[in-house]
Amino acid sequence: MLILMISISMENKEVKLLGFWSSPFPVRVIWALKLKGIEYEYIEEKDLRQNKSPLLLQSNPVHKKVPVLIHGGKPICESLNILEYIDEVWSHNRLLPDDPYEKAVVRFWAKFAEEKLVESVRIMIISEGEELMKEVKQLEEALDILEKEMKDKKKKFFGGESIGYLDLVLAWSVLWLEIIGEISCGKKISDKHRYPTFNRWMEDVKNINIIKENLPSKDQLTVFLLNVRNLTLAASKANN
Ligand SMILES: N[C@@H](CCC(=O)N[C@@H](CS)C(=O)NCC(=O)O)C(=O)O
Repeated sequence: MLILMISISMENKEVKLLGFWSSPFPVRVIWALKLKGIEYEYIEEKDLRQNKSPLLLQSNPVHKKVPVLIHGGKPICESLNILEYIDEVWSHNRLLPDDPYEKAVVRFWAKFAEEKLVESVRIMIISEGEELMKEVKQLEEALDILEKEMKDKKKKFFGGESIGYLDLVLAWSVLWLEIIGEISCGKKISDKHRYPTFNRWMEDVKNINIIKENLPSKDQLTVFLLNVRNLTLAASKANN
């Protein structure tokens, strides 16, 4: 009884989310909050490069990055950690499995996707030549592994028959992967013939209203990322 009362009062506390429109990390949290129907206030960082807000610096003093979820005045950092927190506090429409083994498997794949896909894509945006080709190769090999895993699972979504934690962790790929492939090496990374299951999954994910309605515009994001790329490459050439 007491536990139920504590969890109900937690659910009702004020929720704020610090984000930045072009980042693939806060959007995971937006998707989770919307899938669970949680009311929140979104606070956009104005200048993430040169002038971070006092609220961000004070809420995430270690990494100084978005997203930060502020729940009842308490900050929670790191998007994957935030997704798990949301799933524990608002336990309806579960994102993670309850079974400890299943949960460990889901966390394994989330870590794999962060280490192999996100890291390669981060480097691809700001590299060219041999360094770029090396990352593209690593990314494609990681996608081969994901393709096989998704195919073997034979489920509509990565987490099961309905959208879950792993889908939210990976769903940035439906927009950012395509754009970053195009602006860095002029090709679509997620080739339909090499990754048929992954492509079908991307289509299913894109068809979910909460996902598609909360993605940034492809044109705006392309201009933004191209600008980041050009500025970073020009600065590194000037330093050499
Ligand atoms: N691992 C973090 C990554 C967050 C992240 O890299 N956020 C970027 C936006 S794309 C940021 O705030 N960058 C500011 C900085 O690096 O100073 C997460 O999953 O939340």
